[in-house]
Amino acid sequence: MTDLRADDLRTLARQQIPAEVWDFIEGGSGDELTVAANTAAFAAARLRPRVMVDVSAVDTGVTLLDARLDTPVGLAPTAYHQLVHPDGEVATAAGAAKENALFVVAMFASRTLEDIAAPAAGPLWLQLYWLRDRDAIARLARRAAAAGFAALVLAVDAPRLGRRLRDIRNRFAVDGRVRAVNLDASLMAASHDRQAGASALAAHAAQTFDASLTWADLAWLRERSPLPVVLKGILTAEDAAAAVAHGAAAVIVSNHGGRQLDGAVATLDALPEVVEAVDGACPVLVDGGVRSGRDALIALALGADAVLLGRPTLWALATGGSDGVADLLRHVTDDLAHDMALAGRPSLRDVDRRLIRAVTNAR
Ligand SMILES: Cc1cc2nc3c(=O)[nH]c(=O)nc-3n(C[C@H](O)[C@H](O)[C@H](O)COP(=O)(O)O)c2cc1C
Ligand SMILES: CCCCC(=O)C(=O)O
Repeated sequence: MTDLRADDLRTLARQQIPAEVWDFIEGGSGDELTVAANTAAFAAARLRPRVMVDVSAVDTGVTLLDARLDTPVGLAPTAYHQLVHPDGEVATAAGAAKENALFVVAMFASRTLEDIAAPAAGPLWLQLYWLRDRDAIARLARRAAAAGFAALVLAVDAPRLGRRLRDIRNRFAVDGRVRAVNLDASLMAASHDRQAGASALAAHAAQTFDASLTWADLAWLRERSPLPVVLKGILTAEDAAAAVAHGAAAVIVSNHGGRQLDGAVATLDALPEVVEAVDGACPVLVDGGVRSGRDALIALALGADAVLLGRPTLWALATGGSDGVADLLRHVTDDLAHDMALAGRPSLRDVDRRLIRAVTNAR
């Protein structure tokens, strides 16, 4: 298992995941232009390795919101892990803990926050959507702090759901045996209802997501929880500067894996302007199309403090449970360390923009 690359996991996972669940995971919105752009941006970057540097010891350790991690590679929030493995997020958390890696748990996790936190030695953050039912958010924010989560991650790119044509064509609804158990069943009912709309998830989001979210609302969340608030879904310098001004503890450069605005900029292409605007005021993370240690190295060179894996997490969980998740994290981290050595960068402090030959924004 250890030597499997993310692409190999994808091939294996595809063989065992039911077709409509596969489409839900794999798909993006619209023409899936942004899904393709995310990986293409990494593939286009070229590196400037240095030589005659002592790389006999390579260190991938990083500190993020006061937590010491062994790797800058973590797991992005993805909903409903029980769709691909009976133990769901409990297995994912155990895998991440084994590698002392960050796991961002989704608001629509299929296991309770308390069960997920139990085996985890690694830090957990909790992702939230801005629901009209503000009490539900406040309750989750309180429970997360009590369960030992270290941060809240507000997804700010989902006033409504992107138009995911695969789900619409499949009339996708979440299997009723898999539930977002951290929220009231009544709030989640439409997600399981094949009559709710062509995509039950889109119908559910239309009912429950609050599209009126603005910067002024952040204070409400910050007052309700002692946890730092991270914003996920930032793609521009303007919003990065606003995030810092409104007290974001970190920002995650993300286009939601190409599942929200189709045609949105590739995350790697958005990263430099966000890093420049944040100017060291808080950590910058990035997700979207990260599949290898090389991808991680490129993002770190362009100023990211950490990278998150979305779809690969589900491939690994589906094919290998908690060991699969740990193997994925170890593999990508080993690959990163290998490339750091060959690039003459023994620690993440040495990984900077000079490592990248040229970044073109037009593609
Ligand atoms: C199946 C699936 C479910 C997702 N669910 C959520 C979610 O519940 N909340 C969220 O903020 N992002 C969600 N995302 C987006 C991921 O957090 C992340 O931004 C994206 O997957 C990264 O791109 P990658 O899949 O290319 O690695 C989901 C993505 C996928 C593929
Ligand atoms: C209601 C959406 C559930 C998670 C998801 O599919 C996503 O955020 O992309």
